Formats: sequence, structure tokens, C-alpha cells
Amino acid sequence: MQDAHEVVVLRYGHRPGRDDRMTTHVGLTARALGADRVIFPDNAGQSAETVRDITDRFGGPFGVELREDQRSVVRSWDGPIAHLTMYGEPVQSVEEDVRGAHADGPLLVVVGGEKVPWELYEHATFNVGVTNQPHSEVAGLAVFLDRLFAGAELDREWADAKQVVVPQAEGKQVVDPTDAPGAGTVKDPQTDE
Ligand SMILES: C[S@@+](CC[C@H](N)C(=O)[O-])C[C@H]1O[C@@H](n2cnc3c(N)ncnc32)[C@H](O)[C@@H]1O
Repeated sequence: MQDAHEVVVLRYGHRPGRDDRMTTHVGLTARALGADRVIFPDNAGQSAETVRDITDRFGGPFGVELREDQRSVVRSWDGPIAHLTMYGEPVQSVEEDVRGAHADGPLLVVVGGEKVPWELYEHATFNVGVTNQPHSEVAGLAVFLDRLFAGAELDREWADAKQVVVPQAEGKQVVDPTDAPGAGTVKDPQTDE
């Protein structure tokens, strides 16, 4: 089910083992930088678990779905599609048009892993390059979302978090959101200690 205002990231293709970290980071980047949900291939269950766990701890809302057939997600999408590729038009040239198209419908942002089918280039409303240099789906997605939201995603607030990071000039502080400011325990979010 699509919501007219949503931004959904589709990870097109996943090679278990080799792509695990990248697929997880596509999901974490989509979540952190303002997308509403991510769709992973159904062989990326471990990445889906990790992104759900982070959402559970650090807040949402953010959806994670596993779908068997990415081709059918693209074919049946009822709204504009932005496919990120080094061969596409410069993001700085098309960002306004993408925002305009998104005003009329939900936006699907597609990032690849291994080679994506040619059909995707034809089916996409926009083929978007974040530079025309080869780099990574995570970097491309981050810059694209920041351009799409014009930086507003950086000030987003999170609902139902169990842990909140208190920004520090030095060191790390993570508190329970129900604690008074400054009264929380100091934790490393990666080790939970
Ligand atoms: C390892 S790259 C594959 C490079 C591929 N030849 C391509 O079409 O961009 C995996 C994914 O990273 C993203 N990507 C890589 N470079 C990009 C760029 N300059 N702009 C936008 N996306 C890029 C694309 O989504 C691509 O499918």
C-alpha cells in the first residue's frame, strides 16, 4: 500500500555475504536521512533485522519490507521513480523536477548493487547521477536524499525511541528519553555498554 507523500527506497539486488553490510547501510541511511521505508530483496533478511532493531532502539517511524521480486515493485509503482546511477543526469540539475514529481505521488528511489537490468533505466522517471563517477549506493543515496529534502531531514524528530543520543563536542552520551536531560547513563551505542 502506497502513501502519496512517502519516499521509499528499493535496494535492487543483494548478494548474501558479499552485500550484507552495504544492504544494511542502505537501510540505515534511508532511515536516518528521511525516507519512510526501505524494500529489500527477500534474501536480505539479516539486513532487515538489523535495520528493524535500530529503529526499535533509536525510533521511527520507519518501515522495512522484504520482497521477492524487485522488478514487480518497479513495474507496479504508482508514482515517480528515481533510479540512482553514475550514468544519470546530474542530481543538481534534476532535483527540482524530482521534488515537483514527488508532490504528485509517492517517490520510489532505486539503488543497485550488482548490475541492474536495462529495463530499470527505461522504466525510471529519472535516472540520477550523484556525480558521473563510480562510487557507492550508500553515498549516492545519502546525497540524493539530502538534496531531495534540502537539508530538512537533518532536523527530523524520532518517535518511540528507547535510546537518544545527546550530542557532544567530545565523547558519547546515550540516554533513556524519559530521563531528565543529562541524567542518563553513558553508553556506546555499538556495544550497548
Ligand atoms: C557498485 S555500484 C554499480 C555501478 C553501476 N555501474 C552504476 O550503474 O552506477 C552500485 C550502485 O551504486 C549506485 N551508484 C554508484 N555510483 C553512483 C553515482 N555516481 N551516482 C548515483 N548512484 C551511484 C547505483 O545505484 C548503483 O546501482
